[in-house]
Amino acid sequence: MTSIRIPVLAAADIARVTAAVALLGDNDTESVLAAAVPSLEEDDRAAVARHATFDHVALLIFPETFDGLPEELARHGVEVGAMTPSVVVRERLSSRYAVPTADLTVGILRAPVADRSGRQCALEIFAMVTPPELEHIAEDERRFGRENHIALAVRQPDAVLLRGLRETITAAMRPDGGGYNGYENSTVLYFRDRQHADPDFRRLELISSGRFPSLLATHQRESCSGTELLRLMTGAWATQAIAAAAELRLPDHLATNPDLPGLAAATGADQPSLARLVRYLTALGIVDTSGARHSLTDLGELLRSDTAESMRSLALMYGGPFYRSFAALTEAVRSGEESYAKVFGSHHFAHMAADPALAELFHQSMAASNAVFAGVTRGIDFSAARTVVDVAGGNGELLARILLANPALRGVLMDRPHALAAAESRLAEVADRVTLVPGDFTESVPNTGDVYLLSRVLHDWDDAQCRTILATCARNMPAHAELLVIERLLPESGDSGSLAIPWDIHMLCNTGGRERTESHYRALLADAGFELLDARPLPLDAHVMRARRLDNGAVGRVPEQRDTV
Ligand SMILES: C[S@@+](CC[C@H](N)C(=O)[O-])C[C@H]1O[C@@H](n2cnc3c(N)ncnc32)[C@H](O)[C@@H]1O
Repeated sequence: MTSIRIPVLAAADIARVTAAVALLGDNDTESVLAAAVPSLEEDDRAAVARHATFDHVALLIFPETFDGLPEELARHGVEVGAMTPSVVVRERLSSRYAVPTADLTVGILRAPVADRSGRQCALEIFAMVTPPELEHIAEDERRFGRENHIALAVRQPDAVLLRGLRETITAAMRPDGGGYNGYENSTVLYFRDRQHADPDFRRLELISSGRFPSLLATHQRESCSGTELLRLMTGAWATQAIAAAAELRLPDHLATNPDLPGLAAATGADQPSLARLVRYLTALGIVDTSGARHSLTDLGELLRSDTAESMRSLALMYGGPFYRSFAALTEAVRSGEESYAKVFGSHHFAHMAADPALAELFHQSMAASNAVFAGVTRGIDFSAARTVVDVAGGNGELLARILLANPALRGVLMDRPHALAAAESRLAEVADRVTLVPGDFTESVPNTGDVYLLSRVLHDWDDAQCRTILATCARNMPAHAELLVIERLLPESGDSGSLAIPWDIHMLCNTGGRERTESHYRALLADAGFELLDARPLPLDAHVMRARRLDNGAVGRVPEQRDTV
């Protein structure tokens, strides 16, 4: 008597298994990386390939029972080994469909399949026993293929290597969960690129033998988009915690008051509340806490008021006036006009001119980015120049540094009258070589320089105002003189890490100006009759752009420059 065989697998799943076998045979490590993370630099892809190898293609199928499943797969040319229980996929399905893990039976089967180079890889089949009441899971998962992935196995995993691989891949794909499978003693990290055009390469798995709990915890945390968004949405809390620490002079007092009672007395703060602030500052990496003792980290040191590199004034500006103008960002985006004027009643510079204490804080805060200036004095050779004119030079920090580094050089600092008052003390050391000139750069600039500086000025203004400032410079500069423009440059494309991107929004809110790309500056300079010669990198993502007048026939006295700063 012949029995009728009832297939354990739906035709749809058999077709998916066959497609997965074909995908395996069409690929190897290089092609998987090229397809899954095409945006990674070639060097980074090669580095990943040195440590991880194409291991398997995985899919989730939905048999009614495990009985007869290996035989059924064998009939379609897929010879699987023994089944091990799934931990990670089972838990993911449980939380995705709100079904208790106890009600889910998920196993892992592996079948050897050669990749396109003939190297043995595996087809990894997650099988979930699917009674009729769980059929909705099968339908949904077949449709969206959420558990499909392509996997790389890390050859000799250790925590440091794994951290590096994870960092590299997250530059191109988002973390997408993972877990530890105690049955197999393996850790898996998933990555996802939801927008990837090819569904076969939307998910990548990094599988390592061994257990890496802290790395896995980080990966899991970052996998939760909600957590990531919360962190971003509350960024202003960090701004305020740092500003509060600066206002309370907590970084100054910590040096002599490492414990809370002493610190509360010195800062005049409520001790339990201060304890909470200190805990947050510790989490932010500003304070180091060991038992009952607190000290400053390297970051925290920068918030002291008594150091040459102090950034305290910046903390007060970002947590004070700039914080208030940023609160009206929506309005600035709607109107295209800076919110600072709306919040404070007048433009940034007019407001500063009417409030000497605020102007002083602002000029101190500009000087807090001194690392940029150190790059200018280190990288630019002023030896062929006799006079440097710093147009809108603020409190004179840059000019002072240039004159101290070049004892034969003379300087002219030109700015609005209220700014010159603040500059006098900073320039005291070089007073015999400096002339302070009050003025308005839309009307005139001194005409006696060999080198002109426009440092962090153009980004305060819109294109029309920049053309006016540059035209005033071009009109007044001697033909041989060189113009140095110091600004952050927006990336011409991509590179979301550039500081110029957030600072562009800062300029939108606070001055009505903007950050620009190098080609944008090149065009503005050309409109005013300048040729951009080059742009050299400075610290803190800034650049110094060298320009000369287009009508300059003899460049004889333009100072030569050292190589990159
Ligand atoms: C962002 S600060 C830059 C200061 C300095 N160059 C630096 O890099 O630290 C801009 C400067 O432009 C000056 N400024 C604004 N309007 C001006 C004008 N019409 N003429 C001359 N200077 C002006 C301000 O007083 C301020 O010192």
